[in-house]
Order: sequence, then structure tokens, then C-alpha cells
Amino acid sequence: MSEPAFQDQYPDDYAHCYGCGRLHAEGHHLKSYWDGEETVCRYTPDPKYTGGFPGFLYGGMIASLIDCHGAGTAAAAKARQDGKPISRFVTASLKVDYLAPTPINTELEIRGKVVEIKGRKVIVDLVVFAAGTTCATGTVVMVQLKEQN
Ligand SMILES: CCCCCCCCCCCC(=O)SCCNC(=O)CCNC(=O)[C@H](O)C(C)(C)COP(=O)(O)OP(=O)(O)OC[C@H]1O[C@@H](n2cnc3c(N)ncnc32)[C@H](O)[C@@H]1OP(=O)(O)O
Repeated sequence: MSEPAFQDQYPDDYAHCYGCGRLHAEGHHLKSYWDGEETVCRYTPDPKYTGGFPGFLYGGMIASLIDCHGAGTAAAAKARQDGKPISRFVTASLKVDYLAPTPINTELEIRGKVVEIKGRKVIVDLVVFAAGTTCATGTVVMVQLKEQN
């Protein structure tokens, strides 16, 4: 992981996302990287993001992890395909399946796999793991901003 995180390559004007923008003062600062043909993001949730009962993460945060890592994956895949710098993608569609409770205070691994790149659109499948358990899966449709094309 010697390359900078995908999010650390976003142009400054597009680096203010609460989930992954490096320029957001209070955000989560999620960081995504290549791991072979897949991408990976690791994040340990704080107890303040507890869901319905103690010890477990609320679903919105899980969706955010899938969303932001999906956006980063789309941006990196498109850049790699086109041989261009990373540009900014936004979420057109986000689908999440919650398969098992997701613990807090445990390092989560979010892995992404590119399904399709078509013009400005990139579809990514994602999985959230906690200590070897698959807690959630998701699919995102990401669209490159026109002015970034
Ligand atoms: C100057 C600063 C600006 C800055 C603008 C900043 C934007 C908001 C930033 C929010 C950042 C986030 O939090 S992201 C999370 C929230 N997301 C948003 O707020 C995005 C709001 N939605 C949009 O702005 C727009 O709908 C876009 C950009 C996503 C798409 O609009 P578009 O650019 O006109 O693209 P369009 O031609 O419609 O679609 C391109 C391809 O994507 C497919 N596609 C589009 N929407 C969907 C969808 N919901 N589900 C499946 N597929 C879809 C189309 O079929 C097409 O595929 P094909 O026919 O080519 O196969």
C-alpha cells in the first residue's frame, strides 16, 4: 500500500465528503487502496455509532462504508483504465444487504470488486467483513461528474 489512498488523490474541490473527504475536519477519513484486482478499506467503528443495541454498528454507517469505498473504487478503476488521474464519482444507486450484525470496536474490512465500467458509469460489488464474518454486501452504481470527465 505504498500508493496514496484513492481519497487522498481526489481534487481539493471534491475532497469534503463526511465519509471519506480528507478535507472534512470531522469526517471519517476513510482510505481505500488496491489489493490486487480488488480494493480494500479498513475501519474500526467507535461506540458512538452503536445501532439498536450495544456492541453493534448502526446500518447507516455500514451503508456509508459501502458507499464511500465504492466511490473510491470506481474512481480508481476508471483512472487506471484510462491512464488518467483520479477524478470524482458520485453515488447514483446504493444497495445494501445486511447479513449479520456488524460489531463495533472491531476492525472492519470492506472489499470492492469492479463489475462494469461503461463510459462515466462504474458498477462495484462490495463486501463488509468483521473478523472473517461476512456482515453485509452491497452494490453501487457510481457516475463520474461530467466536469471531471
Ligand atoms: C460543479 C460541482 C458539482 C458538484 C456536484 C456534486 C454532486 C453531489 C455530491 C454528493 C456526494 C455524495 O454524497 S454522493 C451520494 C449522493 N448522490 C448524489 O447526491 C448524486 C445525485 N445524482 C446526480 O447528481 C445525478 O443523478 C448523477 C450525477 C448521479 C447522474 O446524472 P448524469 O450525470 O446526468 O448521468 P446520466 O446520464 O443520468 O447517467 C449516467 C449513467 O448512469 C446510469 N444511472 C444514473 N442514475 C442511475 C441510478 N439511480 N441507478 C442506476 N443507474 C443509473 C445511467 O443509466 C447512465 O448509464 P448508461 O446509460 O450510460 O449505461
